[in-house]
Amino acid sequence: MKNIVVVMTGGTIAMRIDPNLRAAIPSLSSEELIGEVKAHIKDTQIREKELFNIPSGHITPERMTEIRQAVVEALSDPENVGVIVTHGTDTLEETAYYLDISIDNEKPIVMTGAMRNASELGYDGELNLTASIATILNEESRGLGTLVVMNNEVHSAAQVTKTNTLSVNTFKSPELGPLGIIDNDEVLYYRREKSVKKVIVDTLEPKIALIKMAAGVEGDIIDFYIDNGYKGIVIEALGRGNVPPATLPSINRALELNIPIVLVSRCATGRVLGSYGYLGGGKGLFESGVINGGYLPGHKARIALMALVSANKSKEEMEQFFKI
Ligand SMILES: NC(=O)C[C@H](N)C(=O)O
Repeated sequence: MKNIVVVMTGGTIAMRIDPNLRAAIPSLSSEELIGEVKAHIKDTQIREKELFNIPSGHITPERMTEIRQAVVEALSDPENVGVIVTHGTDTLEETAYYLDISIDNEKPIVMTGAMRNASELGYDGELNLTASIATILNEESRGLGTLVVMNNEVHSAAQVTKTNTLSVNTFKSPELGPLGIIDNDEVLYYRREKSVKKVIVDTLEPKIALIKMAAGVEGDIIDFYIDNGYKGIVIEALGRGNVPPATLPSINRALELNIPIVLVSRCATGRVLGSYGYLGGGKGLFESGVINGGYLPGHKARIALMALVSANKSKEEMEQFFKI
C-alpha cells in the first residue's frame, strides 16, 4: 500500500459560502475536504495533516517555513511516496516556488487548490486532489521538484503563475506551457524539466521589499525601505529592465549600503538584460551592481531573495542563482 501525505493549509478548496456574509470563508474540515476522494481511490492510503485553514492572503514567510517543515517531515518517512499541499490560489505560486528551491528530494511534491468553493456548482477541489494523487503516483513525476496541479495540468513551480482572477483554467506557464496533462487519471508528460535552482534553507528573511516601476515613479519608496531596515529589494522594472531616472539616486544609495537589489520586469514574459544605455537603462543598472533577476516575476524573485538573504549568500552566489 502506497502512502501519500496531504498537508492542508486552506484556500478556496476548503471554503464554503457563509449564509450571513454571502461570501466564501474557510470552513471545510479535513474529513470533508478529503473524505470523498479517499473513498474513490484504491491501493493508496491518504494521511492528512491539517496545518492551518486560512486564505492564502494570510500566508506569511513564517507560515511558508512551517509548510516546508511539514513537507520535509513527510518526505523523510520511507513509507510516503510523495506529498500534496492544498493551498489558496492567490499566493500558491509563491509557496510552491519556496518549496521548489528549498527542498532537494526525488519524491514529488504537488501543490493544488480550487477556484470554486464547496458551495458552488462545479467545485473543482476533488478533481484537483484526484489529479494530484495521480501525479504523485506516476513514476515520471520523481525528480521534478515541486509541481502545481490544477485543471488537469501539471506545471513546474518555477514557471507557473495565476493568470485569471476567476477561471478554473487560471494557472498557466506562459513561456513554456504545462509539463503535462492528467487525462482520465493518467499523467502524460510533454516534457520533464528538472528543477535545478536550490537554496536549501528553512527560514525566510521577511524584510525583502517588492517595488513596481511605472511612468514617473520617484525614489521615495526605495528610501522608505532603506530607512526601515529592509535587507533586500526586488524591483519590477519597465520592459527589458529599465527604471525612471528619478529612482537612480535611491537605487545607488541602497547599493552603497550593500542592500542587494534584484531587477526583474513587470512584463508578463521575457527576461531582463542591459540592452539600453540611456539614463535609467538596464546597462547602467547592472554595471552599478544591480543583480539580474532573469525571467522571474517580482513575487517569485522576492521569495528567492528572502531565501538567499536568509542563507547569508554572497552577491556572487545570488547572481549565480538568478542566472538561467
Ligand atoms: N481560489 C483561491 O483559493 C483564492 C483564495 N482567495 C485564496 O487564495 O485563499
